[in-house]
Amino acid sequence: MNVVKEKIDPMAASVTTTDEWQALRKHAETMRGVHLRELFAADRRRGERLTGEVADLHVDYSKNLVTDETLTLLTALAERVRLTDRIAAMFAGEHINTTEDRAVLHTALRLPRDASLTVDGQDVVADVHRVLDRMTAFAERVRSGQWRGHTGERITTVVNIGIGGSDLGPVMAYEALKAYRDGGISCRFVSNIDPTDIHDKTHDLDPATTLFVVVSKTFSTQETLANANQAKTWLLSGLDAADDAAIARHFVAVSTNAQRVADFGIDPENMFGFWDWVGGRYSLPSAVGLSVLLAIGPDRFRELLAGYHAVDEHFRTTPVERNVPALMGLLNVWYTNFFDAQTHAVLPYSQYLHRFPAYLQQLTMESNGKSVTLDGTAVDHATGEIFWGEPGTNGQHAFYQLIHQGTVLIPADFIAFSRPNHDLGDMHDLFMSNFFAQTAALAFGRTKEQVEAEGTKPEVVAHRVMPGNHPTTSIIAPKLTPSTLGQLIALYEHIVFTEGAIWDINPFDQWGVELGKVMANQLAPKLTGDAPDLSDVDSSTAALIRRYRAERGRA
Ligand SMILES: O=P(O)(O)OC[C@H]1O[C@](O)(CO)[C@@H](O)[C@@H]1O
Repeated sequence: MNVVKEKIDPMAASVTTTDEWQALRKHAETMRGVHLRELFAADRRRGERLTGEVADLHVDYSKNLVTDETLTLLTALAERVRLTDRIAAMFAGEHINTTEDRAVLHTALRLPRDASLTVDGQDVVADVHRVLDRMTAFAERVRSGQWRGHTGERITTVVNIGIGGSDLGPVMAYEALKAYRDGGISCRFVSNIDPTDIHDKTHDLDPATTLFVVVSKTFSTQETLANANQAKTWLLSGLDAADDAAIARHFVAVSTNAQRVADFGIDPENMFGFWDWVGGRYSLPSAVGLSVLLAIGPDRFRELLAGYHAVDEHFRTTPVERNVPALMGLLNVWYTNFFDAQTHAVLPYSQYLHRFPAYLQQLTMESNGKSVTLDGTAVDHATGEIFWGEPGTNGQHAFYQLIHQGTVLIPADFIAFSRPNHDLGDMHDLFMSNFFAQTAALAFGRTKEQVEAEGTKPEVVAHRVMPGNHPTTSIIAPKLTPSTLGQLIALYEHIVFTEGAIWDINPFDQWGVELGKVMANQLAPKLTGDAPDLSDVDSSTAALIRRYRAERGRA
């Protein structure tokens, strides 16, 4: 028997056939008629009781459609799928990414130097810290001005070229930690193969003071290689240089593939490595975070890693009934599988977190957008929700109407910080009053009687009734810092893990993105060549290509 498989995939039949799932189904029927108003009226301490603490994060679950019984039943489901064993298998470096036969060890990226972990015969902690030390030394040289460009000028702008996990993590963290930037380095991020992206991000830069960080786990991604080639042309023509020495001063790479980096023309000396056990969407705490480290400095970057680690330890060691990421993951399962919720909103009350929902979209949807279980059987239950969101208060003036009065159930996470990064009079208090008001309005709404008592015209009463009973989870941290950012990211990583464990799917592969990449490569020559053969292309796509070619003046 395969021990790893047995440990992480103990389900003989679908999870939906277990007594625990059936008990939840039955319980959900009784919960459908219950309103949050009643739950709060019946338990005056609910708002203090149904809460959790993880590192610096205070998490309030009380405005969810749950009772103590719900949480007990969800915890029993987690035990049935042996969530704790699956967590242990991940942290130990077992090959839980079964379809790629790989360990899943992003948690090792934030282990302290004195920890120990040997995986597949390799001292992982030593490897991680060797790369971190190289990143630190490099960043210190760039930030101090010791590292100069080809013409002897100081680097002032870093352009990160990458896509997916090689972009979303760095750009999200750079934006989130803007208040911690020092050392005179600003960053830009190029991801899209749409040429407007690299044009827009470079046209006003001076090549002499620009450093490109090309980030690609595989170093074979079409978008990243096209952008990096374009950057090379831009740099060499801007510097009026033609030699590799100019490339060596203005290009560094982050990758797991040294050979491809060398083939591209970047000196492997200027490459920062990571490992196949780090998934792209989990890679920010690896060398993929280099541009963030350049902007905020090594000490702040290590604070980010320590924040992640604090939540990792909580997830690894805390029993499910007090394990915050596990409980949040179970709540998501509750809504997805027993209330048919299809989406989940993440609403940060922090302008600096404006890219956090986009980051979470890859983390959650590339991980749990799966429809077969670990053994390849089609699932008979819903999996990954659509994650989406925008910072408050902007979202309030756009889509909150639908959450308040629409017909679909949208569980939402509200994230806020007690202390602002910039204290400007009473603005933060005004801002936070919206955070507190929205979750209360969503939970309790406004009854017909209340609306009538306000003297509302009878014909408008129905329009102004607020049904309430919309579930939210509030997450409050003292302040947005590198550490609390790391904590938040790890929290969501482990929520994703928990959901994947219940659904018995593999959150660590992403085969679904491959077909489109292959087809783009097949179609590319048909856009440019002379009179291409379109007979092997479906009629819709062929007609669209003909139209495109005509508009580009091609026969
Ligand atoms: O870092 P790479 O290898 O360029 O890949 C970029 C992204 O592409 C994907 O493979 C999906 O297309 C992501 O999982 C990954 O983060």
